[in-house]
Amino acid sequence: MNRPIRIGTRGSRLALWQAHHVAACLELAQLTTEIVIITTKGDVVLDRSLDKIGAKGVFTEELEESLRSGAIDIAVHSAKDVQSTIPADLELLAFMEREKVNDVIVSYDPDLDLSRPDLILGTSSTRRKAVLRRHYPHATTAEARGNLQTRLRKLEEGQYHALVLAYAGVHRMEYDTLIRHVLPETQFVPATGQGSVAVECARSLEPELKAELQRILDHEPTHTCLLAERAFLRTMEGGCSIPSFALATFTDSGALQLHGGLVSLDGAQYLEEIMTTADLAQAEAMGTELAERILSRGGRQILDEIRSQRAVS
Ligand SMILES: NCc1[nH]cc(CCC(=O)O)c1CC(=O)O
Repeated sequence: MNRPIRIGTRGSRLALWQAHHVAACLELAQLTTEIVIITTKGDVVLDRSLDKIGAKGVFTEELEESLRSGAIDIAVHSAKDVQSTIPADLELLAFMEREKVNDVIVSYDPDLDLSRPDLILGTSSTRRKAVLRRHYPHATTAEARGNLQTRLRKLEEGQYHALVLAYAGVHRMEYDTLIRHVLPETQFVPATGQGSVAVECARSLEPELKAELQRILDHEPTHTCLLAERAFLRTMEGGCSIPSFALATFTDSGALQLHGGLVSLDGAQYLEEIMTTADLAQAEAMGTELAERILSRGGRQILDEIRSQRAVS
């Protein structure tokens, strides 16, 4: 390749960190790169929580358009923000090695008492809100949309005592000193894809280039985990507005374990399953089956309730 690889990204600091991370890996392999910043609906509409914007792919649509038009060669996303089904003319080329998957509690107050009865936690994630109702029933949650910097400013202004965020983003933005508590991933099971960076391209991208980019950027164990998690999400029919969770990990013996489930918005109903397979080719089948089990154990009813509540609000 004698022209630079054009890397499309959103303009937030976290998105730019991810794009520069991809660029650095490619440059190490002697490729040249160029970063192209693209604004998405999710960056512009900041006054409504994500489940009210409604449209799927609020952080990805404009990037996908640019892949189609050929304005960029690859698009870089937080894997968590990528829809469970992507358009047929596009493909996910690589999932990069995952960062620690946990959610964390972030605050400017080093003496923050997480058990205070009037605790206010900032988050806009339906999953976090619902799981907090279960494990932090004394806490109130308040909306915290916007990029990390915007949320931290709201925190600094005193709109909440603390924020609940993904460790990956906090760490990548170098806010580690604000972390007051790491939420255990067994209780606060992360969202599908949390902590991994996904690289998307048009199916029509030159095959040799595609293969080379994949060889450089893809982390196979992470990719396998994400196949299981994303199959789960696809079967749950949920995007980021559904309080589902799924985390795949490898056991010491090298088997793939998937912990996934669904929680009702009030946190009262909590459905979870753990499945394991030694056959990594079964990753997606396991994700699908786990979701089917959750749906048949009452998950379908929880989803229907959520949908009817949204319809009236
Ligand atoms: N939905 C926004 C989003 N997408 C990815 C991350 C964090 C980084 C990651 O999981 O890769 C965040 C912010 C957050 O959840 O705190």
